[in-house]
Amino acid sequence: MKVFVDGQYGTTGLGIHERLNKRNDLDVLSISEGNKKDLGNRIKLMNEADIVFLCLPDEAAREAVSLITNPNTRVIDSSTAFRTHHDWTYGLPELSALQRKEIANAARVSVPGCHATAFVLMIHPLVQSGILPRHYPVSCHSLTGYSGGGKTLIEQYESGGISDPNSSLRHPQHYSLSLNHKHLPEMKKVTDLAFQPVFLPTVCNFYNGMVGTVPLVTRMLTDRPGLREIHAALADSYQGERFVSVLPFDAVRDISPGALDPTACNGTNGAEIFVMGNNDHVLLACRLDNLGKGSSGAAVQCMNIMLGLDEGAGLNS
Ligand SMILES: NC(=O)C1=CN([C@@H]2O[C@H](COP(=O)(O)OP(=O)(O)OC[C@H]3O[C@@H](n4cnc5c(N)ncnc54)[C@H](OP(=O)(O)O)[C@@H]3O)[C@@H](O)[C@H]2O)C=CC1
Ligand SMILES: CC(=O)N[C@@H](CCC(=O)OP(=O)(O)O)C(=O)O
Repeated sequence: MKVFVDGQYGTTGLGIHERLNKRNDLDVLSISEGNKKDLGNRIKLMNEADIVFLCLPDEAAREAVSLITNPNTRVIDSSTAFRTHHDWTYGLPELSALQRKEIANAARVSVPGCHATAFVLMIHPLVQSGILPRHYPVSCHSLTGYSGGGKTLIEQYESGGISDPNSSLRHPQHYSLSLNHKHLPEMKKVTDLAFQPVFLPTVCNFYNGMVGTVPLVTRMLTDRPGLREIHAALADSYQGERFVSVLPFDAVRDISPGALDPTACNGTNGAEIFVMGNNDHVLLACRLDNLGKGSSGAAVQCMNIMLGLDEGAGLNS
């Protein structure tokens, strides 16, 4: 199988390359750094490949798709360009058995955004089970490492930002304060919520890792479930999943400060869900590596499914 990563020198592309290069079941096509934007070279490699990963800004991803004329080339896009497009399959296999099957057969797969992955993993099972009414006004907060902003943000942080004692980048920074983050359309569509959530991300002075949190008021949920019922709905939904786990009920009853360290899943393709709080107020949390299950790892997992290979090949759980 021939595989090509368009954008292989960027943050997500490098992460995919690193995972693919460890394997001997794939023929990984490569472009030199000097030629990375050369249209002729890219068109040739994209149309030669069985699988093309696009790790580009949205506009460049749209252009790249238009340059693929080989009907047998299948595409996995990491950008925001196609995540709610009806011709594309959302690359989150843990949504359902049907979703996994659709990914297996798809010619075009869009990898979820990192914040959206955490949000959807927490909310989708609760809407599906009826516990969370579709009209509930959901809010979400997310802490992320600065690599989520790609090369540009990494450069800002590492060219003095973090080491400069006067720089505000040494401290957590809320962003998307217009409450219009680009992941909102997929967050609403994939969960089937009636309204977009209120979503507030915060970027911090560590490289990678993230944790999203959603508070819920149980008296506003269907049949006023207790903490244990909410936990059970999530745990049932991900039973048997290799990369998504729900921490055991007893393990989160006495959660200690620091237990939600956003970097604890780094280097893995795993996402961990926590159900905390009490029977009145529940706090859901989902932790993952924005460069793992939040982008490069998720993209490789989708490729494995599309090629009928072991879903975890090249990935750490
Ligand atoms: N970083 C993350 O955690 C996540 C990123 N994503 C998404 O993945 C995509 C890639 O992001 P990321 O890796 O962070 O971005 P980077 O900025 O780190 O990398 C993008 C790469 O694409 C190259 N590039 C830009 N335009 C073109 C073009 N027209 N043709 C060929 N190459 C091009 C860039 O080169 P140059 O720098 O020279 O312009 C760079 O090497 C984005 O759409 C992003 O939103 C998704 C989930 C998480
Ligand atoms: C820190 C930071 O800026 N993070 C990015 C999210 C990265 C991601 O999920 O990628 P997509 O851009 O492909 O959606 C952001 O919030 O826009």
